[in-house]
Amino acid sequence: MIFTYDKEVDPLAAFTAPPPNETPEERQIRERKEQEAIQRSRNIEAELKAAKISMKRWKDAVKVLVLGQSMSGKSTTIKNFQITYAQKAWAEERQSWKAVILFNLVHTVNLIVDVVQDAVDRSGRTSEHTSVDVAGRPTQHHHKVLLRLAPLRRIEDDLKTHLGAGTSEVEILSKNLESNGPSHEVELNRAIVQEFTVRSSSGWKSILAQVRKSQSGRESQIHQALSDVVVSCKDDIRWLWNDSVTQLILQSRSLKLDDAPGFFLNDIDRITMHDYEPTDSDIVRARLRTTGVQEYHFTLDRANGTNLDWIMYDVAGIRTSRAAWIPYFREITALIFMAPLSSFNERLAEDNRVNRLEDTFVLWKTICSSELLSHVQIILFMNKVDLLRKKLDQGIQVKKYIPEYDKGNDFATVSTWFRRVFKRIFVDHRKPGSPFISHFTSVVDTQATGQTLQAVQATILRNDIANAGLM
Ligand SMILES: Nc1nc2c(ncn2[C@@H]2O[C@H](COP(=O)(O)OP(=O)(O)OP(=O)(O)O)[C@@H](O)[C@H]2O)c(=O)[nH]1
Ligand SMILES: [Mg+2]
Repeated sequence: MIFTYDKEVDPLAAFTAPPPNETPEERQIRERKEQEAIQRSRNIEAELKAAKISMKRWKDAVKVLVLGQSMSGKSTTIKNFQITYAQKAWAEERQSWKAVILFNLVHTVNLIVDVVQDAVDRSGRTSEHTSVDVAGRPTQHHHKVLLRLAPLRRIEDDLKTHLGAGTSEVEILSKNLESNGPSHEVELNRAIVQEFTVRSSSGWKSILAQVRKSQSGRESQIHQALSDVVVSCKDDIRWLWNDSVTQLILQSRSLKLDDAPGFFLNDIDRITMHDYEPTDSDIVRARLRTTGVQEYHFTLDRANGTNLDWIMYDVAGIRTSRAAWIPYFREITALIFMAPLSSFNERLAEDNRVNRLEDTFVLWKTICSSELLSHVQIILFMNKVDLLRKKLDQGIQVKKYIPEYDKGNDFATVSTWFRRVFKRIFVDHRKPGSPFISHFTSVVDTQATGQTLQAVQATILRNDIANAGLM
């Protein structure tokens, strides 16, 4: 067929012309679709424009990477940064943390239920006694309470879904409970208690945004319903937690839940109140694991009335995710390295043959000797000193876990020795003359951490200005 082109007819107009014999209803539908398409295209244009402006603006921002093994306190440090420097965003997110805190709470309860149920199963039967058993065995009352708490399993699952993620390590716990193994399993159990988590590919900011969105409308009713179930179980939860048999069972498995991340059982009355609003302390204690690399933007108000853009990168600390850190090494101004000192008697959840503090020392050496980081300022946070102090007060001996340690077991001696080891590695592997900057921290203490972060911010800026040749 020969295609003839008639100059009088605009081919595009012919192409976009309404179909012949269009009914008024069809026309209405067509026009609505056209409008929607125009709006979509405008939105895309606006987003691209905003992204371009933002890229230009954030190109010169101070960039700080926070590194360390999983559970070292990286995300918690960034939360503190937000408390100190981005109050508005912090306040907006406050309510959304409720879902995470509720999840943490329910997870702990389910863990206790599993452990007590396991003790019941192992002993073959519950004691004949109805509520108190002199031999410390679970009683029929325990059995009833466990049954009444069964709906919390579903609530935990729903909250995980609600928080937009799959779960990890939890199944391993039940496997461990099946075996009757000795001490190494107890250690592993402890690691798992610490490792409960919601995996997220998008970081807590976007999870919270999602939670916020769902706090209106039907989703909000679902969330309220979940919360109502927990409220209805409150008395049984409190009873189970305060019960001496439960405490004995937990002790026999070396499960120290009070110090585990995301522990909220002692706050149950407050948390389940209708008008509960998470406090700063609740939020920094809430546990949500990071996967991938997350970027957090802050604009700091400075005393001279100017603003300063600041980007913090939060990364996943587990071993398998560490390769993802490397691309960030080139573009950062500073690196905060988190070393959780209290982990001296723990093992890695991802490889339970490895002592967590030894893993931190190895990681620290790798960071200090990295060529890619030779231009970067490194700041060490020796974190979780509150937990270190507690463990030493309980008489846990450092030398039992760190063979080279041959000094006293008091906090001052132990912490000074740890600092010396970090410093020695730093001096041996960094450029001569590089300043060793370190802080003892407990980043769940928001007031003290606020002060540390002010000092850190000043140090980073001073170094940045010096590097730019302005000082
Ligand atoms: N007691 C105490 N708890 C802390 C401290 N720092 C962090 N935590 C808690 O430890 C848990 C883990 O902290 P996160 O900040 O989530 O750890 P992370 O390094 O981001 O871990 P990943 O995201 O898995 O890499 C949280 O429940 C925190 O509240 C501390 O100094 N003292
Ligand atoms: Mg994290």
